[in-house]
Amino acid sequence: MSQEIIDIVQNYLTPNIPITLVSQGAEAVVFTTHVHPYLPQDSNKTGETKYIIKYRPHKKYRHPVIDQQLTKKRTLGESRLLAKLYQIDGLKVPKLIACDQYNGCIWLEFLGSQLPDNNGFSNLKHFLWWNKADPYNNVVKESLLKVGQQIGILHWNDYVHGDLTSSNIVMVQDKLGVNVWNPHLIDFGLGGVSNMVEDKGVDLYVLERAIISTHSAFSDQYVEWIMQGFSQVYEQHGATGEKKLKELLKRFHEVRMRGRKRTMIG
Ligand SMILES: Nc1ncnc2c1ncn2[C@@H]1O[C@H](COP(=O)(O)OP(=O)(O)OP(=O)(O)O)[C@@H](O)[C@H]1O
Repeated sequence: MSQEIIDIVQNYLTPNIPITLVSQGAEAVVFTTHVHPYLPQDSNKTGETKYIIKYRPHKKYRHPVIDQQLTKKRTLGESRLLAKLYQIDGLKVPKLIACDQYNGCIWLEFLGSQLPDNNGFSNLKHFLWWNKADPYNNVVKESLLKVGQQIGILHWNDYVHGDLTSSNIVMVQDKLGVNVWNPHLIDFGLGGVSNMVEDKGVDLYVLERAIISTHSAFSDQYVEWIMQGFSQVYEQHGATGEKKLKELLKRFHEVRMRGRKRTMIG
C-alpha cells in the first residue's frame, strides 16, 4: 500500500480526522474514522461510532483532465445510487453521509463487526467460514434466505450490483438477538439501474461462483437457500412477479451454462 496515498488523504482530511486503512481495491482505498464529517466532534463522545471513507485515488496513467472527470463521475454515481437504494423499502445498504466528488471521497455509515474467535470481519464469506463446523444450522439458513431477499428486492426494483461477491455482503448482528444477522449490500461502484435479465442473471452467477470458490462443500445448499429467499420477493408480486422470476431464472441458468462452457474450454 502506497504511503503516498495515505498521506494525500490525511492531508486532505487534516490531522483532526485520524484515519485507519481498511483495504485497497482496484478502484478505491477504504479507511475508517471516528470523526463525523460535519457534526460537532462531541457528537461521538464515546468514540463508538465508526464511519467509512472511500477514496478514489488519482490514476497516474490517465490524462489529468480525464482522470478528474472520471473520478468525479464515479464518486457521484456511487453516491447517487446509494442514496436512491437507501430509500427502497426493506433494502439494506450503508447510509450515505457525505460526498466530495471533486476529491473522490465518499463517507458512509460503517456496517458489520469482528466475528468472535478471530474469524475476521463479518462479511458473508467469513460468516460462512465461521459456521463451518455446523454449516447447515438454522442461523446460516435464515441468514442466506435474507441474503436472497436482499438481492430480490434490489432486482425487483430494477437495480443491479455489478460485483456481487460474498465480500460485498456484510452481515450485521441484530441489536435484539445475537443469533439474528441482517445482510447489507455494499460497494455499488459498478452498480446501476437495469431492467435486463442478463445483468440480474450475471449478479446471481457472480455470487454463486464466489460461494462455490470459497465454500464448495456446502455451496449447493447455500445457493438453494439464497435462491429461495430471492424467489420469495418476486412471488409476493403475483402473476407479474412469477413471470419475471421465470424469465430471470431461465437466464441465470443460461449464464451458468455459458460460464461452465468457458471453464471447460479454458
Ligand atoms: N459501509 C461499510 N461498512 C463496513 N465496511 C465497509 C463498508 N464499505 C466498505 N467496507 C470495507 O472496505 C472493503 C472495500 O470496500 P469496497 O468494496 O466498497 O471498495 P472497492 O475498492 O470497490 O473494493 P474492491 O475493489 O476490493 O471490490 C469492503 O470489502 C469492506 O471490508
